[in-house]
Amino acid sequence: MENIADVYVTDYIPTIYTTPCTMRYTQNGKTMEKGIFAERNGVLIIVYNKTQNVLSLVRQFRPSVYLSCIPVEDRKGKIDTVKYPAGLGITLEFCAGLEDKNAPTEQIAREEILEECGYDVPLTRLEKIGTFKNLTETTGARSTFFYCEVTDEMRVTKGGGVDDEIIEVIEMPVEEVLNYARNGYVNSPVNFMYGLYWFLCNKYKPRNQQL
Ligand SMILES: Nc1ncnc2c1ncn2[C@@H]1O[C@H](COP(=O)(O)OP(=O)(O)O[C@H]2O[C@H](CO)[C@@H](O)[C@H](O)[C@H]2O)[C@@H](O)[C@H]1O
Repeated sequence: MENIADVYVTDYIPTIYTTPCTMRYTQNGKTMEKGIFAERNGVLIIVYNKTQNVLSLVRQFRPSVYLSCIPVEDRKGKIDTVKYPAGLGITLEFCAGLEDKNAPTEQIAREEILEECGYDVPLTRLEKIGTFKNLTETTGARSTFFYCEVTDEMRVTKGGGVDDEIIEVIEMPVEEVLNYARNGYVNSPVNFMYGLYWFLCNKYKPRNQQL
């Protein structure tokens, strides 16, 4: 995963995943102009293996996180991957995916758990937490959060994603996740912190009562 090479940043090339545009409007008679980077909606699942007392997390290289670590003056031409190693862009996240098919969010969540974490779970195991907005200024897309408790018996593959995805599954003891999250600098999205604290407040029963 750390083997990143030949990195270049180009002008935006349209994809099916992101749509940049500008919205112009008047509010209280004042003309406004705002840049929007429309994204697809998605799902996020907090996967807790109660047999092992671990959270099933995914580690992956995120280009946008990597780019944010590189000063603008160093973004021209080939990026110096010695000066800016891949680790800067490797995040720890909950299992998540885009709503890329016309199916109920529960079904999409179930498939993401199987593809990324390797657990085959019945739909009845999925507990819907709620639907929230991602970044409100730039994307406005929504994420639907689920909680899913799994056991060792439900594991059918190693996980790690499908097609060209490079994803590492990390099954981390809850106390370790909490220590990671308590660092001042956490290479995880805000939705990770929300999911973790939702889990601690609503589901987790510490075995030694010492969180
Ligand atoms: N901008 C992009 N450009 C090119 N290819 C792209 C792309 N975004 C996704 N893809 C590709 O689409 C495929 C499927 O992605 P996934 O559904 O697994 O979503 P991902 O885990 O990236 O999280 C996604 O969905 C979750 C849940 O909404 C969000 O939290 C997270 O930010 C979001 O990336 C992958 O092969 C991925 O590389």
